[in-house]
Amino acid sequence: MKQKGEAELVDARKESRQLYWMVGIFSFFVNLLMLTGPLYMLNVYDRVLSSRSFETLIALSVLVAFLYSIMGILDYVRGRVMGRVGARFQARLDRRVFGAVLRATTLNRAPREAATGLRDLEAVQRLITSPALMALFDLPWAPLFFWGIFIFHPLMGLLAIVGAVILIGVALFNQLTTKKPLEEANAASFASEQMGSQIRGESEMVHSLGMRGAAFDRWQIARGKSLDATIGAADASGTFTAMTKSFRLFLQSAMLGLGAYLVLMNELSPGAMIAGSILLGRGLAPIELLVGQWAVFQKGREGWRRLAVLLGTIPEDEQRMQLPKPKARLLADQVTVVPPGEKQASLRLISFEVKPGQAVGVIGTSGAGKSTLARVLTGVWQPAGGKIRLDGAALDQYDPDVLGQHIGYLPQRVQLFDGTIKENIARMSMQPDDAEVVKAARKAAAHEMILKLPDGYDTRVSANTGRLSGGQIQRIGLARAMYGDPVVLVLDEPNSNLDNDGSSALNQAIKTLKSEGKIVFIMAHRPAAIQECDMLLVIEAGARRAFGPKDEVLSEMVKNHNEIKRSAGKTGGVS
Ligand SMILES: Nc1ncnc2c1ncn2[C@@H]1O[C@H](COP(=O)(O)OP(=O)(O)OP(=O)(O)O)[C@@H](O)[C@H]1O
Repeated sequence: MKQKGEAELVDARKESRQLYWMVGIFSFFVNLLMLTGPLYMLNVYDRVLSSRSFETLIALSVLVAFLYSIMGILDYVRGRVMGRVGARFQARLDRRVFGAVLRATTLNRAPREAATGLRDLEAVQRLITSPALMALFDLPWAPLFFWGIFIFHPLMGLLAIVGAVILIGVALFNQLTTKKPLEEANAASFASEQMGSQIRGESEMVHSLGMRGAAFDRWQIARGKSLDATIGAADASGTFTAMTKSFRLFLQSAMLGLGAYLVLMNELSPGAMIAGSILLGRGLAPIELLVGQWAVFQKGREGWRRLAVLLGTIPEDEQRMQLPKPKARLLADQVTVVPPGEKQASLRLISFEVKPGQAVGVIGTSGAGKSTLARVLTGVWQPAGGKIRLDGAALDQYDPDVLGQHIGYLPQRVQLFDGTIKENIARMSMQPDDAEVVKAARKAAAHEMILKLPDGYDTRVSANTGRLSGGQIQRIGLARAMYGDPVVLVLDEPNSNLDNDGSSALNQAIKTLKSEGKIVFIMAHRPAAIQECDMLLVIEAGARRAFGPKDEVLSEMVKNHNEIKRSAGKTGGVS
């Protein structure tokens, strides 16, 4: 699984292969030009000072200024290129990861990694653009600097190698000891952010139920945990950063000391003494940078691993064949549904057939499985067993976006998106069809109501707070369900927020849909909602109790009810 996901990530990375090569070549020249400083020192000490030649000093200084500016330009360009490589990687995978995160919410066995998918992608993007990755490009050139030191004197070379080995050892130890605290800090900060956004989203309820104190307390505990974990991780990696830095400075001084000793022993020139110390600094810089940037590195690596699991577990949507617009014929065949993350089925072996122009009322007590049926009829949840067929084809044979056009859905809790009413009815399409929007609103008996709003169809609404009443939201939700002329409509408690006018408008809408040969499902508690239904499906504890023409089913239920009452009376049961 993970390998498949990893292969997808590697493919995305490969798209920028040429740019990586370019940065590699630039890095070679940048590192070569880094020799400018030590060579300048060498010449100033050993030539200029001994010959007291101003001309040489000026010529050398001009040359150095030129070389440094070239180095600066190359360094700047490679930074910009990596910025774009990171952005390209993210842009290439954004849609895919978002799709997988969304799919995961409807799957029974979704991976834990789905919760942080987009955050993980950002962490990888940040790593690609960070100085830490640039340090990796510089690392292969470190031997060049060490080789330079060896040329000056083998003893100095040995000191440089020993120092580098110790620093690499510290870096590895850093990785081992900070991995867990950094992971914990990331998880804790994610949890506290999630809690904060949930409280913000439900701010009205938090205010009205006097939950502010309790919500703040809980949030603060989560925040405190996150802070503790972050401080722990920062302490751990900070210790290594400080250790590496002071050790590197000490090494540079030790190199100077050794150089001075060799000068005194007449085995080295003063210029080589200074140049050796600078070369050492250059050679060790990438290792020091890697240790300092370890948190970014760790987050990026962890993000990569988690993304590989997510993408490996949730494969890309297959291209499905374009089926013609289906006729309104719907068949449920032995359908069993297990909600996401649950073990127990909430619908078991449900079968029924609905013909064009029929409206089906679905009734049952709370928790019987009505909303579950709505979700499986719209393809939101996949059946764990059995099939739902629309015009002969199982729902999973349709592309999910295309299926959404054929089956309109009004969920129990209508959620609008930030945007205008027109955009919401047009299901946030980038090219809303005005005529279709009005048509859908008229069918949902929402047109007049929308026109009365300050900006009509262009009135802005928002996801969390808004100027619309519950009934208005429900009617806009109904219009959204009807947008694009779907052949099946699934309405989950459509009149829960409607007044009498709204209810009769809804019944009128159902009548029109039936006359157009559409199928309508109405999950309902209130009798007014099933007034226009011809068929009735009764669900009890997830099983089909009855299905048939409404009047027959109702009279059967009344008969059963009376019998139960009678037998209870005979046995002296509770009346
Ligand atoms: N998202 C979910 N995750 C886990 N279990 C769920 C989920 N949605 C529903 N269930 C479970 O499925 C069963 C049926 O719930 P469902 O919402 O379908 O009932 P309902 O008939 O629509 O009830 P109500 O009339 O109260 O809306 C319940 O036991 C519920 O716990």
